[in-house]
Amino acid sequence: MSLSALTPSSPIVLIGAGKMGGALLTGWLASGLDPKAAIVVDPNPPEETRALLAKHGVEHRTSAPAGVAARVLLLAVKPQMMGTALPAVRDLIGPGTVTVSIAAGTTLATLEAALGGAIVRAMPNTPAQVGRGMTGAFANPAVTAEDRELVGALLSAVGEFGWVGSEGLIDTVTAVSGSGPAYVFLLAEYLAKAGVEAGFSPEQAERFARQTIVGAGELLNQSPLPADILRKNVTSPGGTTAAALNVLMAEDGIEPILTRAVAAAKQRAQELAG
Ligand SMILES: NC(=O)C1=CN([C@@H]2O[C@H](COP(=O)(O)OP(=O)(O)OC[C@H]3O[C@@H](n4cnc5c(N)ncnc54)[C@H](O)[C@@H]3O)[C@@H](O)[C@H]2O)C=CC1
Ligand SMILES: O=C(O)[C@@H]1CCC=N1
Repeated sequence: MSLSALTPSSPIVLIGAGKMGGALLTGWLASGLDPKAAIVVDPNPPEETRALLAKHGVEHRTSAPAGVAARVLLLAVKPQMMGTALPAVRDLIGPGTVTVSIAAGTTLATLEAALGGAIVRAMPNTPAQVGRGMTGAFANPAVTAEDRELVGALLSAVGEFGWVGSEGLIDTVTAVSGSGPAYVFLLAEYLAKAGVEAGFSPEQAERFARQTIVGAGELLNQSPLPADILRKNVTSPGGTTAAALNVLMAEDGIEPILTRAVAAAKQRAQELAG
């Protein structure tokens, strides 16, 4: 099923059009969503979203419109805002609505208690803004095969997408790929800082570090080889990379730190679930 299943009388209603909601809407419009088949509800969207809405003529409301039954209701507000957002969107749900929540930690049980019906929990990430996202999702039993296809088409519009086999794995998706871009950006920041320590100007360091991350990511993307082989291909025996990797791969190196970081993110996702 393609996005053409969404029409002005059977629309997608996006609740919250900030960083992630705005990125998703950008992807849907680029993938051929009829702008008249979308309604955006956000009391205070950022400037980028306002410009996107104006450019495509997408209907914008500051609160949920009356008399609309959404085909897809996509919740993209902060988990802390769910308590106020959920009762306000209940009337948008009709017999054919599938609700999709991308909020970290808000459980299917919470969503089912507030809204009922067919519900998907999904977790995208910010590279969705450039069509290179990674999204995982899990559906409750009320979600039909048609719903799955439509939700898959929506979430694939901003990058890679896959269903996971249990709701608990959504917290793992959150910890690995949802928050993961921040880990990579931190690496870029620290590589640049280390470059300054090693003699670069701040501008040079930023340029060389950024392009190294971009280039390594693109090589990983284009190469059929796994990451460990690509790493070994950089590493001459007894050479400079080996000297650096001896530090990074030491007992107190990057692996235990990353393992702790992912566990902390997963624990926080579980705490947000209450
Ligand atoms: N930023 C990220 O990397 C990711 C975020 N998420 C999830 O996406 C959700 C949104 O996060 P961001 O886009 O980063 O936040 P954001 O703060 O950029 O956007 C949230 C938007 O919701 C609007 N809003 C607040 N209350 C509302 C209400 N009652 N009705 C309608 N709109 C309302 C705000 O005006 C704002 O524009 C969160 O639940 C987060 O867990 C999921 C994956 C990645
Ligand atoms: O930091 C957060 O809670 C959200 C979820 C994944 C990325 N950002």
